[in-house]
Amino acid sequence: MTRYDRGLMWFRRDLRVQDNAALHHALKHCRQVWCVFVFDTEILDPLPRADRRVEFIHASVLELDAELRALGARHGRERTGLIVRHAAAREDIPRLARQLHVQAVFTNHDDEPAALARDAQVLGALAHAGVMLHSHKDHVIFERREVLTQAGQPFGVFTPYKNAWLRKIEPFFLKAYPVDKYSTAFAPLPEAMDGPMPRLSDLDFETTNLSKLPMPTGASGAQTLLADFMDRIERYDTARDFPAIKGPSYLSVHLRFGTVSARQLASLAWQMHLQDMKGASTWLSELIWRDFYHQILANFPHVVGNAFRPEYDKVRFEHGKHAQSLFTAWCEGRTGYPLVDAAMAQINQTGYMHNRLRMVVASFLVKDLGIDWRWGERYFAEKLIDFDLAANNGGWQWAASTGCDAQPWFRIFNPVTQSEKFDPQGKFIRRYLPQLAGLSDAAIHAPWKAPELELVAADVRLGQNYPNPIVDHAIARERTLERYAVVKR
Ligand SMILES: Cc1cc2nc3c(=O)[nH]c(=O)nc-3n(C[C@H](O)[C@H](O)[C@H](O)COP(=O)(O)OP(=O)(O)OC[C@H]3O[C@@H](n4cnc5c(N)ncnc54)[C@H](O)[C@@H]3O)c2cc1C
Repeated sequence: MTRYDRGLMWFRRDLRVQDNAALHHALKHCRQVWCVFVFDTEILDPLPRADRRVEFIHASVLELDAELRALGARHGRERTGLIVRHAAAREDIPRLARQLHVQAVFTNHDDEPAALARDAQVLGALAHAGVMLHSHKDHVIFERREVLTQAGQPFGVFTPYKNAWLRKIEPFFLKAYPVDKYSTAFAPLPEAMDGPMPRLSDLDFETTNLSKLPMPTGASGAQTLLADFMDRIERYDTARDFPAIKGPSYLSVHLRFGTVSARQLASLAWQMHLQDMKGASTWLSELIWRDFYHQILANFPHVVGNAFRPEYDKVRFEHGKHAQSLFTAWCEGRTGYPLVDAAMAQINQTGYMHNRLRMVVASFLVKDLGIDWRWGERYFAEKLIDFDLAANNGGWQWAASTGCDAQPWFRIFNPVTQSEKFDPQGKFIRRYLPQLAGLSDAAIHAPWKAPELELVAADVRLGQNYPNPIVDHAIARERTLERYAVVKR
């Protein structure tokens, strides 16, 4: 790569200093480097004013700034740090590049369609000013067309993709990008840009309950969660499906915003996988799912808004007022199926939902209520703190059987059996639905089947302090089989 006198590092979904591909390249190839993060008004303006993600990003950007200052100071550089802007990035990055007289802007790939469109505009504006844009792979281990079938096509099914991924992986792809040793290239902030970071209220956002949740922010938060998970990873394969226990890593939000390096995680998991640690192998598989869905989005962008397999767009979902009221009951956790309602309470109260429950509630919405998977996808996109277009779309299409999966569409989750199997003592249900706490372990999964005496003793009044089921699963199942039968014709 050419060497430049002045460069600009543009942080987006990579809010960390260590092992950051673009930052490494910027520092290595420029004599002086400034760093910027833009609170992008085009992304932020449509959001509700209280949004846990914005608060998470805000706290993480604050930590990033402190880390950049500390790193500069350790290398004898004064007033290094982050330039923080609140503007439309599309216009602001070329403007800032001109103000700083840089010859190149460095950033990491973002393959979401809106981000690609923004980056194409930035590239054009920078080129017009004679400034280069260098973009790097950072967010995943393998991206775009890096893992292909023998016929040279992108994979559409997970297991062969995973096998090819495992055949291709080697230490080279997991090596960290060093940053410290190039840190003398950090440039001092221009005085006019060295002010305090905007507060959340300056961005017109309110605080949420984020600080009360066990979801530490920033790169330090990610390392805290990782250290905790490393003590449990051995048991991941057996613990991961039970929402009442601490089974998974809870690192998804950090992967989403890049406060942790995907390479660091995959490298740890891969080394343990090579030593035959079952928990680590299962966890590595999950990280490979993440790469898989990212390459699906990159290679098949029609999945945004459409079924991955177009024949499934023939399926007609419920519509009109009744559909709306079923959907609202699902969103608000009022379906009468305790595991579904407890899961919806979890997402509404915390912005997180356990993976098993994401599958259960998604299947319930589509296959029990007959609602279009895109409605559920949109709701998750609003609520999930780890919302990621590729993983969310992939998860919803998997649950709706419209996606890239070998699962036949007639396999329909039974919400009561799922509850009995994965929350056998009803611990998770009791945590989120205290009004059902008095029911026995046997009755809590389907209160409408409980003996009247037990309901009275537990003070559960169906239709009053807890709803009756809004659908009969057996009838709904038959309707779904009919609904999906159009695909066969
Ligand atoms: C309907 C539905 C919607 C989903 N929406 C999202 C989303 O918006 N954002 C998101 O990150 N994940 C999503 N997932 C995948 C998964 O549920 C979450 O990644 C996981 O629950 C996050 O918890 P964790 O970090 O403790 O996961 P762990 O079990 O510790 O897994 C480690 C990491 O692997 C990745 N991962 C795990 N499972 C999957 C998967 N099935 N697909 C892709 N990546 C995976 C995540 O980055 C996760 O952090 C969705 C799944 C479904 C069924």
